[in-house]
Amino acid sequence: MKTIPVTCAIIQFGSKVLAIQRSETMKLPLKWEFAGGKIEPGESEIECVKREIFEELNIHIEVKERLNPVIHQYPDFKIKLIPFTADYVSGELKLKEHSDYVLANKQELINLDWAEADLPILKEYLKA
Ligand SMILES: Nc1nc2c([nH]c(=O)n2[C@@H]2O[C@H](COP(=O)(O)OP(=O)(O)OP(=O)(O)O)[C@@H](O)[C@H]2O)c(=O)[nH]1
Repeated sequence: MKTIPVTCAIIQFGSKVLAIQRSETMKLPLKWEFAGGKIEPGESEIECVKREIFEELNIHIEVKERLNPVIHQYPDFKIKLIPFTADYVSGELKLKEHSDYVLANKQELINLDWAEADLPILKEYLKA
């Protein structure tokens, strides 16, 4: 099965982190994730993550650090999820596709119902 490359951003708003919830009609309905999406042909990872964040959230970010990618097999597709830490820079946050968001501290992040591929990423981020 083809592995789909996907970037995502752990966006820091001061001491809080943005998590977003997938809508009922998306794949992995109502799961929480970090904003991001599929890499388009010819696009770099960083170009992708910045573009997706603007498209999904209407905000600009500064990308900081690349964390370890996670390869995860869901029942019907397989992704390589490439995470970056980032800082919020500008823009009014507006959800374009997702159903909800939280700006959460570490304990609140742990308690969300995450997409499975995000769990190792969350663990690595919280260890730092
Ligand atoms: N953006 C993002 N996608 C994630 C994360 N974790 C995770 O498993 N995914 C999965 O990676 C896939 C690609 O993301 P996407 O945001 O471009 O997907 P999409 O909803 O447009 O997909 P679709 O329109 O093909 O259903 C989705 O199926 C999504 O479920 C994450 O933290 N961020």
